[in-house]
Amino acid sequence: MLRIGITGGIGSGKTTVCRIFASLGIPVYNADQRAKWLMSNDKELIEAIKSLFGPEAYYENGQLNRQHLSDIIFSEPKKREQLNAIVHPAVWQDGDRWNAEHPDAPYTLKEAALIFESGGHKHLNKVIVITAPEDLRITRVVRRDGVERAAVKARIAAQMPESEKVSRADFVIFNDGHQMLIPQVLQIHRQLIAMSGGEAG
Ligand SMILES: CC(C)(COP(=O)(O)OP(=O)(O)OC[C@H]1O[C@@H](n2cnc3c(N)ncnc32)[C@H](O)[C@@H]1O)[C@@H](O)C(=O)NCCC(=O)NCCS
Ligand SMILES: Nc1ncnc2c1ncn2[C@@H]1O[C@H](COP(=O)(O)OP(=O)(O)OP(=O)(O)O)[C@@H](O)[C@H]1O
Repeated sequence: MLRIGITGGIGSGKTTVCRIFASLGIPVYNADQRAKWLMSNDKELIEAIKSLFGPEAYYENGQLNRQHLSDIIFSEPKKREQLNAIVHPAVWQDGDRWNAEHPDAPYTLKEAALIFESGGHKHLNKVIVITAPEDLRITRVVRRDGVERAAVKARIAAQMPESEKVSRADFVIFNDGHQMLIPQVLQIHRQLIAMSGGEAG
């Protein structure tokens, strides 16, 4: 079974593209979602986060205070690196366990914003990068989440430049609003099925 990563900057369209792969029967692991689940449920991780960010990192009901964490990590690079250093290994371990649950899939997809930044590509056979113009990405996220443009820009500043991701990609999907996504996904799917030794439907 092949392990494929799918990445792209904030608002590039990772989740949208993964829905298409999922509709083809491909198991998809969403690292951003799983990271937040682990940060709210894994006792060791919770303790480590509290000691880094104080008890206010969690609400009284145990929920992660995402706003508090975002305010800090997207303005203090050192704190971000410290958080990444504890969260990313836990997510990769969790992803390995998840992979083992899908032995019959021709390939699995790991959706993560930070594959190259976290070194995760070393555990993957191929990486797909989704790219879209920065202004369009910002507009899409502002519309989706009702946040300020500046908040999206702060996240972009915390990520590897999109051009560098594209240059390191095995496959690139263009999500610029002009090129259609489904044909691009189908073409990559067929190639991955062929690589895995199977046949695309
Ligand atoms: C700060 C948190 C709580 C904010 O939660 P929120 O629901 O607002 O955002 P979400 O997690 O859905 O991320 C949305 C986007 O923000 C960007 N982003 C998130 N974490 C990071 C980071 N550490 N560095 C750069 N960009 C990031 C990504 O583009 C991501 O797709 C959360 O992002 C977090 O815990 N981040 C640190 C852990 C991490 O790196 N997670 C992502 C990959 S495993
Ligand atoms: N081709 C498209 N046409 C129109 N809207 C799109 C297109 N691609 C994505 N969007 C919209 O843009 C927003 C961002 O897309 P999506 O959530 O898939 O990105 P993402 O990369 O997963 O974002 P994040 O990094 O924040 O997790 C969503 O509201 C989505 O519906």
